Amino acid sequence: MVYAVKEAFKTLQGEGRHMGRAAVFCRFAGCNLWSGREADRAAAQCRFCDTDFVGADGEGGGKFASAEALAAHLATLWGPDRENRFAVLTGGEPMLQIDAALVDALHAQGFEIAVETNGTLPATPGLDWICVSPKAGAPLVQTQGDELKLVFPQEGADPVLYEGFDFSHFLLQPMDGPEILRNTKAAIDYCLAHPRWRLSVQTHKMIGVR
Ligand SMILES: C[S@@+](CC[C@H](N)C(=O)[O-])C[C@H]1O[C@@H](n2cnc3c(N)ncnc32)[C@H](O)[C@@H]1O
Ligand SMILES: Nc1nc2[nH]cc(C(=O)O)c2c(=O)[nH]1
Ligand code: SF4
Ligand SMILES: [Mg+2]
Repeated sequence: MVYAVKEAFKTLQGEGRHMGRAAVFCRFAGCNLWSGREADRAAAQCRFCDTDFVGADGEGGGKFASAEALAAHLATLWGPDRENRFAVLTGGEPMLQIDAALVDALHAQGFEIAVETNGTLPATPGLDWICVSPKAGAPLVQTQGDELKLVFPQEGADPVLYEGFDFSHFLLQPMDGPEILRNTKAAIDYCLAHPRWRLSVQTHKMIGVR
């Protein structure tokens, strides 16, 4: 398997229940819900994406010919200390590329492995933390995991639709874009009225880290 990685970097997890934790991010190229081209956005299944995941040309990115090579690259980005190693696999849609060999290779490098997925593909067994972020109109197959982080609001993705699924944490993340202030207010109000849901703020966009 050749892995196509847009970019890879060490930073703090900015979102969700691991917010503030040091992590190496691996952003896989490509997504099944949008081509990544602006010209296609309006017709895509997912239209609010805040991320460039096209190509393998970003900092720390590239094509990796084996799971061991990619895991070694992420270990180099982390540094020599093996304590608390944490890798966040994202994209694009990482479940298009994550396989058992990569899970094993990252574990062999001492990483705890988290994934950020849209939930339309089954998660590879062995991942340590599964964050599913459902997209309105895209059939959800991964209905179990650690956190369900819903971008809010989305027409056709009422939080009530997800409350029956098997997740330990339910989070609302305000949709970034021109309506971010209005969306943040709406998410706050929803969490106040429905305390099963907690607010997830994209802190990396505020504190000057990637
Ligand atoms: C870029 S996605 C990549 C992983 C995967 N494709 C997914 O959608 O979960 C990473 C996270 O950013 C969230 N996200 C994307 N665009 C956003 C936006 N405009 N506002 C808030 N969160 C956004 C996604 O829902 C997901 O939780
Ligand atoms: N700091 C930081 N935290 C993040 N959490 C999820 C991210 C993503 O794009 O998947 C992300 C990201 O790009 N940067
Ligand atoms: S599913 Fe994730 S990566 Fe794909 S377009 Fe939507 S937010 Fe972006
Ligand atoms: Mg992001």
